[in-house]
This record gives sequence, C-alpha cells and structure tokens, in this order.
Amino acid sequence: MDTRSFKEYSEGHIPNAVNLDLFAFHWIDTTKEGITNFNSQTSTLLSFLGVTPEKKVIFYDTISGMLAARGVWMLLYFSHQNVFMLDGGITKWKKENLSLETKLNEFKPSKFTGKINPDIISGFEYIRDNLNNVKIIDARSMGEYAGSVIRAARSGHIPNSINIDWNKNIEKDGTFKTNSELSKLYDFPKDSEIITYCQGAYRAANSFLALKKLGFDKVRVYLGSWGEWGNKPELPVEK
Ligand SMILES: O=S(=O)([O-])[S-]
Repeated sequence: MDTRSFKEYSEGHIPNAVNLDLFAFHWIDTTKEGITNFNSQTSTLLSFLGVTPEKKVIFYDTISGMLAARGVWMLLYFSHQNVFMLDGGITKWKKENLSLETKLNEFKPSKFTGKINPDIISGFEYIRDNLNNVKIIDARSMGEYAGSVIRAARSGHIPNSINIDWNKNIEKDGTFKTNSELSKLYDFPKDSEIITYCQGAYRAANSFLALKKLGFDKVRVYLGSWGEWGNKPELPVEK
C-alpha cells in the first residue's frame, strides 16, 4: 500500500502496490458521533481497498514516515495484526536498486470485517478526564509546542504534555532508529499509559509505532490532536 500522493505513486512505485493517499482521510472530530462516523467511513474505505483477515498488508511512504504509520495504526485499530511498515520506505527501496513500476494497480474490493480495538485510540474527553494520570507525548515541532507556530484557534500544547518531535524517531537514512536509541527518547516505565498527539494524528501515529516497537503496551493515538483540542475553547491549554 503506497500512502504517498497519486503524483508520486504514478512516477514510480513498488511493483503491485496500490495507492492510498492517506492525507485525504484526515479526521479530527472525536465526539461520540465523530468517532462513530470515523469507524464506519474507515471500515468502508478498508472494504474498498480489499483488506481481508488473511491478507498481509505493508504500508510504505517516502521514509519510515507518518503516512505509513497512520496506515499501520488504522489497521491495528481494526484489530488487523498482520500489518507492517516498510522500514526506510521507497527511499531505501530505491537505494537498494530494487525494481519499480509506473502501472496503476487497481483495488480488489471485499467486505471488511475488522473489529474495533478501543484501547489504541483516544478522544478529547479521555485526555481531559485523565490529564494527571497519563503521559501525553506531543510529537510536533518545538515551535508548535511552544506556541510560536499557530495551527488552530489557540496556540500552545495540552497541559502536562512532553514534547518529543517525531523526527527524532528516524535515522538520517529514513529508517527507524534502533531500540537502544529510541529508548533514550522514551525513557519511561514500560507499563506507563501513554497518549501521542500532533496536529492531525499522522506524526502521532509514527510515535505510537516507535513506542510499540519499544514494547510499550498501553499506547493510544489522540485522533483529534491539536486540530481539535486547539479549536475547542473549553479545553485547557498550556504554553
Ligand atoms: O502529522 S500531522 O497530522 O500533525 S500533519
């Protein structure tokens, strides 16, 4: 599954890959109704893509990036365990001189039957009610965290959140850092409950995967992220 833009896909992709530009499936409404709609629309999308329980699904983007991570998180959210990210993405693939094609491959739709796993998602209410009980990781840049870069009605960050820019998860060559390097960034007890967020839950999905790779069990992605939190005046903000 090539998660890059259609333009990038059509210029050369991994043979047999289909294209799903995941930025087109952006979702930040985590009210009860919003999550219900996210569930049904994502499930329709996965039916259209032809994901069935026995299929192994591998997501890739340019590097071990946020789009492929969002795809992996999305399938794990529907309890599909047979899902992977291509480490290093197409950059590494090309560096290894592996073959590419430009042919457009079609989806083979089927009925998707995955069951939702509510343990890896968070909405704004869960965070608001547990601000002092969970570790919150802000995967955005320092400027977004500090409030000098403003991408919602309000600037700043969720109170008590810790800023670990998702770029720190990645080596210069675009692969994921080793576990010993990653554990220096995420130096927390393994049984900590952690919620990751960013602007729209793409970078946060990458940090979710970094934490899963390290063996953290209780990790959620805040689907609404700053795009929702920063636009809800009733929610607390810190700068
Ligand atoms: O990664 S993002 O959702 O903040 S654009």
